[in-house]
Amino acid sequence: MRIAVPNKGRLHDPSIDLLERAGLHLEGGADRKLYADTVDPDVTALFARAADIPEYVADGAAAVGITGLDQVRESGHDLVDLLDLEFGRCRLVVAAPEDGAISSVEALAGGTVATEFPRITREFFAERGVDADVVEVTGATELTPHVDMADAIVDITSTGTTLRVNRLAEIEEVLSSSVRLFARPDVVDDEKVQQLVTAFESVLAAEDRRYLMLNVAEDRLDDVRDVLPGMGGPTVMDVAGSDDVAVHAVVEERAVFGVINDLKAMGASDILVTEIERLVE
Ligand SMILES: Nc1ncnc2c1ncn2[C@@H]1O[C@H](COP(=O)(O)OP(=O)(O)OP(=O)(O)O)[C@@H](O)[C@H]1O
Ligand SMILES: O=P(O)(O)OC[C@H]1O[C@H](OP(=O)(O)OP(=O)(O)O)[C@H](O)[C@@H]1O
Ligand SMILES: [Mg+2]
Repeated sequence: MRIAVPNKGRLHDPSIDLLERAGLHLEGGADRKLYADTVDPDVTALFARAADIPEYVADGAAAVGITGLDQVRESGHDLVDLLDLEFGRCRLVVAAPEDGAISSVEALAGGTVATEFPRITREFFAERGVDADVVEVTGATELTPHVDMADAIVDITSTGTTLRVNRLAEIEEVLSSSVRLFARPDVVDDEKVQQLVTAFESVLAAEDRRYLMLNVAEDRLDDVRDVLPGMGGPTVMDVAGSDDVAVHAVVEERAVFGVINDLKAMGASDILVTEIERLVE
């Protein structure tokens, strides 16, 4: 199975990182290559531009791909969104000059909109019944309203800095995007594809959990269980030559601070918190 992965730009490093953490180590690294074998003889990574990845998958060059939902939508291909990989979060928005006449989508009727996403933009305006002219650019979209090329833009925003610096105000959101694992409909049920989904899910599940270990007097075990609901309850083991028991549990990361305070109050000792690499539920 071939998996298409962004070859450069902001999505490259996190994509490689995810593959590695999922156990799909790339043989010989990913630098400046067109493809790389992985430790799994049945999985090869193929490197392409984020915007081209939906095309590679649709054409059959790869079975699955990693890229932004915005790119998948813009491609127009019928691809299945298998998993939200939870990075590359951004929004596609309609924006116009802060002090200009345009403050609604409807006000763009008869106007011009510049964008790197012509398909999504045309569909958006058609759905709203607003007849606007869509002009395709390949970068520096934020400049176009200031040089009379367009009345508004449809572009990516995340922190909002670029819009602000270019004195543009958001009018409406068109699409909320993040990076996804997606596939051609005909391969969705393939065993290898499902194994990949499980592997990625295990990395994502581990990210916001911690593994907690502690010793506590056996007669406080019920109290400890109350603060450690965990997954199917904690694992409890005898500690040789002691009245204490050792307790291991998986805890939500955001609960760790409070849980440790509760455990200390119950006389728990040797509390150890570690990261989890993968968690297959
Ligand atoms: N500011 C941002 N914050 C979060 N995600 C973003 C941002 N800009 C773009 N993205 C996501 O990253 C994807 C790739 O962005 P883009 O095509 O601009 O590539 P790049 O990483 O900037 O590299 P290059 O433009 O040099 O090819 C976008 O389709 C979008 O999903
Ligand atoms: O809301 P912000 O945090 O400012 O992010 C938005 C900017 O990020 C992207 O550009 P990028 O940095 O990828 O540069 P590029 O235009 O060269 O691709 C996007 O095209 C916006 O311009
Ligand atoms: Mg970019």
